Amino acid sequence: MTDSNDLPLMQNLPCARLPTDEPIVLGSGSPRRAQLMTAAGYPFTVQVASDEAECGMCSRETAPEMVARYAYRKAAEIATRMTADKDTGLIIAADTVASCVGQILGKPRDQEHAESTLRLLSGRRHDVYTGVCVWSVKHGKCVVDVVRTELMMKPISEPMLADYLDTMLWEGKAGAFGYQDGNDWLSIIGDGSESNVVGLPMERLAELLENFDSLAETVITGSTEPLGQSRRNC
Ligand SMILES: Cc1cn([C@H]2C[C@H](O)[C@@H](COP(=O)(O)OP(=O)(O)OP(=O)(O)O)O2)c(=O)[nH]c1=O
Repeated sequence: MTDSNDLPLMQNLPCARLPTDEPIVLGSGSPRRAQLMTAAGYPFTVQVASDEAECGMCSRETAPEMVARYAYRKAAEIATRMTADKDTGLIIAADTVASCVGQILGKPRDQEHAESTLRLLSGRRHDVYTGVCVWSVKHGKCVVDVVRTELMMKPISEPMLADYLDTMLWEGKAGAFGYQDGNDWLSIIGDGSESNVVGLPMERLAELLENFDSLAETVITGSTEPLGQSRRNC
């Protein structure tokens, strides 16, 4: 098993015309998102939001609502930092979770949590949601969107589970499993986006960048929630 960027899913990714003259700032510490951005051909620098951006429980929040909110909060934190530094940039932030039988599955806390997550996913259809936020610091505007990909996980045998847990490839991955890890456990149902599963829906990102002027809304200073009219096309 590998965790490399030499996979088919890193090929032929769209690279959109940018809506502003600001440099792209990838607001994420995810190596997968950086690999996808590089593979598509975007020039960018990286700034990482603090762990506090991924907190604040909302009762009865759905998976798509949660990833939209977290993507917005990550971008907002970086925008605040850049504004204080009198810096400008077109921030791209994202958040990914899996969702299975009503449970939202984020990054596993430890090996035990990874094991229980994988036992839940074993043999089941489930969804991966990624929220993406594009935020122009210069124009004080942003757009948030969510993409859903439906997947099927093969039944995982005890030896397969033990071997995979030993690889530690589950670390830092929503749902405790990497679609890109080089085995055939997961298959996408229908024509869902592979890049969405790995952390950044490159096709939708290109659409958001191309149509930023018409989609983006003025940012409400100090708000920690995505804007009401933001697109949420799951
Ligand atoms: C479902 C799935 C997720 N992932 C990864 C993508 C994300 O890095 C991670 C989900 O965690 P996130 O909290 O979305 O992102 P992150 O903590 O890695 O980075 P940041 O908060 O700085 O943006 O899971 C895979 O690599 N493969 C997969 O198949």
